[in-house]
Amino acid sequence: MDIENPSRRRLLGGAAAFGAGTLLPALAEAAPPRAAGRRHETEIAIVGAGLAGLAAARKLVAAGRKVLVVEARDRVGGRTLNHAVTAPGAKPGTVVEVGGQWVGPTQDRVLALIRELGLSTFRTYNSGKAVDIRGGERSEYAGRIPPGTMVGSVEAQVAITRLNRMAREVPLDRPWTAPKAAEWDSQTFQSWIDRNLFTDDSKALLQLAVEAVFSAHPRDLSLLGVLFYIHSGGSLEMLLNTEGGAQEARIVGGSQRIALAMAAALGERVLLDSPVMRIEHGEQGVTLLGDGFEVQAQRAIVAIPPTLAGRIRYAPALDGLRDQLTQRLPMGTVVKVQCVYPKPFWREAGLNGQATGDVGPVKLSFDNSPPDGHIGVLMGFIEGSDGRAALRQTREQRRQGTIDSFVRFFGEQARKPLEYIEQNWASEEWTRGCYAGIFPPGVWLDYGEALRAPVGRLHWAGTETAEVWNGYFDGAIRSGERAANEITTPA
Ligand SMILES: Cc1cc2nc3c(=O)[nH]c(=O)nc-3n(C[C@H](O)[C@H](O)[C@H](O)COP(=O)(O)OP(=O)(O)OC[C@H]3O[C@@H](n4cnc5c(N)ncnc54)[C@H](O)[C@@H]3O)c2cc1C
Repeated sequence: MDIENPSRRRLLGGAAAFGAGTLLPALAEAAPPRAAGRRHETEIAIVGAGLAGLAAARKLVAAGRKVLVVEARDRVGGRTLNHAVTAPGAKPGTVVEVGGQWVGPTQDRVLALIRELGLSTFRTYNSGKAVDIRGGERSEYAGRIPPGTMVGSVEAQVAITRLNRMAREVPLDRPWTAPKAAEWDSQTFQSWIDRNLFTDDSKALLQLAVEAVFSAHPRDLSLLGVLFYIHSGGSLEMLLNTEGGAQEARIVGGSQRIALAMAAALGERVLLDSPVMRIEHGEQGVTLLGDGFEVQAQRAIVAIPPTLAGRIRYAPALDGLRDQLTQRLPMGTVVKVQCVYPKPFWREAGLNGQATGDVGPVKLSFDNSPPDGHIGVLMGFIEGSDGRAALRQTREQRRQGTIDSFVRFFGEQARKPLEYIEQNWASEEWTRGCYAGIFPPGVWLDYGEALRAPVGRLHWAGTETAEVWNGYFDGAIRSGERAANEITTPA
C-alpha cells in the first residue's frame, strides 16, 4: 500500500476501474466538481484541463505533488470532444469526435497513455480507392497521391522529398538556430511554392497538403514554421498519410476518453467552470484569480494555447518578448463537419471515404464511421480561407455546402444525411481556432526562445510548445510532462 503517496494510489485506482469496463458509469460518478469553490490552496496550479494540463497533473501526482487543474469550460478535454450520434439506427453510446481524433506511429506518449488508461484503438477505414476532383473532373485512384498530370505528380513528389530534407536541418529545440533560419523565416510557404513549383497540379497539391495539416492557408505560414512542423512529426508523409501516418488509428469510444479518464483519476483535483482571468506571481508563489475564486500555489503551469495565455492578465506584467510572442501565434481556422448515413454506402462502391478536391467548402474528407460500421459517417474539414468564409455563413448554409461537397465526391446517396454535425472551433471562447497555433514569418526567429522559457514560477505547456508532434495530442502530452519535469527536476 502506498501510504506516503495517497495521490498516486487514487490515480492508479481510477485507471484500474476504467480498465474493468465500467467506463461511462465510473466516469460519470467520478466527474470533477462543476462549480469552483472560493479559495483553494495547492502546490502546483495548472491552467487548462486539455491533454497537456491533465498529463502534467498526472505526472505531478505520480511524483507525490499536490495539484489543482483549473478549467474554464464545464468539461475536460479542450480540443478533444466526443459528440453522441443521435441519428436513427445509431447504437446507444455511438460517438464521433468533433475535435482531434487520430493517433499514429511514433506518437509514443499518447499511445502509451492510451494503453495505461485501458483504452484501445482501431484502424481508420482505409480499404478501397480514394476520390479526387480537380478542374471539374472526378477520378478514383489507389495510392497516396491524387493523380494529376504526370509532370505535376513527379514535381510534387520531388518537392515533398526536398521539404523533408530541409526540415531535418531545423533543430526541434531551437528552430531559430537552423543554418537558414533567417532566410526561411522571412518567407511564407506560399512564396516558397510560387518560387519552386511550376505546374498547377503540384501547386494545388502542396497547398491542399498544407491546408490539411495546418488548417491555414500557405500564405499564413512561415516556411521555417512549416519545416519545423514537418521535422516535429517526422516527415510530410507522416503528417499526411492514413496508414503509417498521423491518421492511422482512432480511439474506441472517442478521443475525449483520454482526457475523461485522466480527469476521473484526478477526481477533485480538477475544477470546472473556472476561467482564469488574472495570475499574480512573485517570489512567494502564484495566485490564479477568476470570477469569485482564487487558487494559491507555489508554482503554476499554464497549459493553454499561447494566444489564450496572452488574454490572461499577469501581475507583474510579463516581459515584452513573452507578451509579443503571444500576440503573434494565431490559431488555424477549421470547421469540422460530419454527415451520418444509414450505412457507409461508399464502401460498397469500393471507396474508402477519403476524398480531395479543388473546390470547397469541403476539400478533404474521411470515413468516420464507428468501428463496426453499423452506420456510415462522412467527415470533412472546411479549412483555411474556406474556414474563414464558413464563419460568415449560417449553420444551414454550411450544412448545405457540406452535403453538396459530399455529393460531388460520393454521389447522390450522400444527399440526405440522417444527421449533420459541425464544430466551429474559431467561435469556441476557450479555444479560438484549431488545430493549433500557427507560426507566421518572423516569429520563430525573434520570439522562439520565449515559447517555453519559464517566467519565475510560471511554466508553459500546451501542444504549441512541444518539440515532437507539435500540434497533436502526442505533443500536448509531451508538453505537459515536460512542464511537470521542470518542476520536479529543475535544471
Ligand atoms: C478539428 C480538430 C482536429 C484535430 N485533429 C487531430 C488529430 O486527429 N490528432 C491529433 O493528435 N491532434 C488533432 N488535433 C489537435 C489536438 O486536438 C490538440 O493538439 C490537442 O488536443 C491540444 O491539447 P492542449 O492540452 O495543448 O490544448 P487544449 O486542448 O486547447 O486545452 C486547453 C484547455 O484550457 C482551457 N482554457 C483555455 N483558457 C483558459 C483559462 N483562461 N482558464 C482556464 N482554462 C482555460 C480550455 O478550455 C481547454 O480545456 C485536432 C484539433 C481539432 C480542433
